Amino acid sequence: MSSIPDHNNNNNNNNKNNNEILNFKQLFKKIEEFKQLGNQEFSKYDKTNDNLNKRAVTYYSLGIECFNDNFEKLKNNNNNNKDDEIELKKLVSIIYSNLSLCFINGYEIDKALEFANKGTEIDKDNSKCHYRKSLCYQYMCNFKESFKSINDALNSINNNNNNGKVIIDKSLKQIIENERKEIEKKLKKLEKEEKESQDRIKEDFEQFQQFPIELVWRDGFGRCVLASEDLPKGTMVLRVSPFASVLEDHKIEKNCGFCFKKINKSIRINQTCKNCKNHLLCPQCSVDEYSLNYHKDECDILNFLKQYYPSSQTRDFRFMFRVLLNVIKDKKNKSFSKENQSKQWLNHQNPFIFDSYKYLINLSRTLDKVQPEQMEAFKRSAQSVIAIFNKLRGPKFFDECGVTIDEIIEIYSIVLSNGHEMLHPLNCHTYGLGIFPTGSYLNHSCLPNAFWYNDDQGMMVFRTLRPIKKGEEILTSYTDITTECSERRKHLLKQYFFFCQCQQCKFQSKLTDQSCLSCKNQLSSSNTSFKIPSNDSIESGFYYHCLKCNSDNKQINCPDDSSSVFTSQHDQRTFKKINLLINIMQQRHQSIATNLLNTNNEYLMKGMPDHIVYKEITNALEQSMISNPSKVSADQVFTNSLIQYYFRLFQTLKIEKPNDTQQLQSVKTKILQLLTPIIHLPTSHHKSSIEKKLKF
Ligand SMILES: C[S@@+](CC[C@H](N)C(=O)[O-])C[C@H]1O[C@@H](n2cnc3c(N)ncnc32)[C@H](O)[C@@H]1O
Repeated sequence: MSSIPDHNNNNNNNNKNNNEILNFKQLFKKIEEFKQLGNQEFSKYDKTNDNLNKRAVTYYSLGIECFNDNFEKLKNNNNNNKDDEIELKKLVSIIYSNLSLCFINGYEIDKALEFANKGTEIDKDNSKCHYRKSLCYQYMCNFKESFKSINDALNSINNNNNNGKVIIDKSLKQIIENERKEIEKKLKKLEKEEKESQDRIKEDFEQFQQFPIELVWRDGFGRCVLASEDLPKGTMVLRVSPFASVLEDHKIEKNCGFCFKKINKSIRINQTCKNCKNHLLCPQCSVDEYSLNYHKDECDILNFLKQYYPSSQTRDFRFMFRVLLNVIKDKKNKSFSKENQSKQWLNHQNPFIFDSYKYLINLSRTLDKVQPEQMEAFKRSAQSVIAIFNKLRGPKFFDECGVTIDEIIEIYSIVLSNGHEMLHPLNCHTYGLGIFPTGSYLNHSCLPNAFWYNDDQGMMVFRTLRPIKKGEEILTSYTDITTECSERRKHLLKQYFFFCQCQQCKFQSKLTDQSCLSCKNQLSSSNTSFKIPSNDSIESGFYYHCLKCNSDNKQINCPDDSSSVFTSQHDQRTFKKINLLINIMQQRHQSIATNLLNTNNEYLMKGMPDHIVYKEITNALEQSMISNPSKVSADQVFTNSLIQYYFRLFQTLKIEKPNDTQQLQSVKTKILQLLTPIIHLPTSHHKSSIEKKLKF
């Protein structure tokens, strides 16, 4: 057996003068140094910082580069023994695993998966790497692959133990075994969800037939809503009644507690419930049997809340009570059906989908991802809800309803991941909170083709943003689509626990992923120098010099995924130009990290301020759109990217040219012009955040 970590041995004389590495032992030592430096940076990093730990990443990457630069060369030497090679590969695999963890912590799951894959390619028995792969697949909602990887992790632990090679940390084995159980549970849950989704299509055919949509199941995405015919822009594709909904706290004294319409000031006193004094009904709802009974059911609870929580915010409490009251109704006497709903709803000109409890409980939830403290908070809230019910309705009330505390906790987690703010269609103000089970079937895209709002009956209405072809998936946005790809993905992962796999994110994240056309190595700041693009070179492609293979190359690759989006020659050329500029920006930012580490910082456009580069990008995008306006899909990608790059131009201008108010104002005007259709959408909850971003 080899003894590679032989640091005290004769290796310090390893050609100090020319730094040449002569054998695997020396290579191991060099890479181990980078690993240790990376580990030091990793342990120093503030755990609450969710940005990528660039310093650790740089050290680990230097270790990998050192391996790539020397391994093949040394392999041909006869003075290496096989065990040394194995130990070396194990070390490199550990670095890949560490890199993977850095990228998981930085919410860059695609890169994390790429590194974990490389780690298991080089050492198939690296259980941590398999474990990280499993985690990445979970974030990507690919539970089948996640299960495979967790099994690989467990097998490699057992292999290592059987071979007596490594003493595996028992707690790691325990963690992996627990994780395996969780994934198994999730797979069973998904199987059930898939079956129930197919059942619903059959059972609920009549309800769904009212809308031009089709419900299908796709692995990794779950339920997906497709267009069942060609749809013009503006078509109503779905209208869903709330399983439960409540007014915001500040609206209780002004709006109807059932239909949520604003009530004229002069008649508010007459319309207030005399018992709880915590509920208003508009003139129409106060003569509607359904809304009267609805309030009767919760009057004692609202009375209690008014007495015991007079000044606090009660929206979430009131919401949970309404949800539970409907759950109880459904469980107890099955009267919770569409025919028994409000006459105002049933007589409305537009159809709607009604969801019973079984469609609420079947929604996707994030219970497995909830932190222990949050779980404790859920439990406490569930217990107080039960205590209030028991106090007001007798100690046996809950037992008789057949709702368990675990079920309430489950309902909480469903509400947490599927609850929606309710938006006024004209002014976009939030006036309430609701849960609309079928409304939660629509998946997210950062390039959405549909949007939603709440109509005058508090229903959630979905309409198309552009013409949609038959069979195309109908997608809305869960996040601010004006931010850049990594930000959006981070937000979605933190808030909704999935790593966005939409067309726009897949496309944008590939923009900077380039390899050398000659030697196929990844281009990085240390091995590439770019040629500044001149106007001529734009026509004929771009040039860079690869220091690895010492070649001049023309034309940077187009990522595969984008080729379908960019159909014309002109689009392709623009794309290459943008690609190059983005690459340069990335090099610039990477070089900051490299600088910190006192390593070489060589790239050509170093002296050029960021705002000039962003100007180039926006110009390139704009030019392409002007000269080629007919490509609908490309146009959308361009507009979206254009907005983002104008934002970045604005931000860099603010830093680099704060006194140039004229230029700042013109960029701001441009952004607002581009955003006009988005700002005027009923879903533009981001209007105020956009205004904040554009202050100077
Ligand atoms: C509100 S649900 C949408 C409906 C979901 N398909 C279902 O069957 O419940 C959100 C979940 O859908 C999936 N999803 C939606 N949009 C996605 C996207 N852009 N990328 C990846 N997964 C997505 C994720 O699993 C996410 O947790």
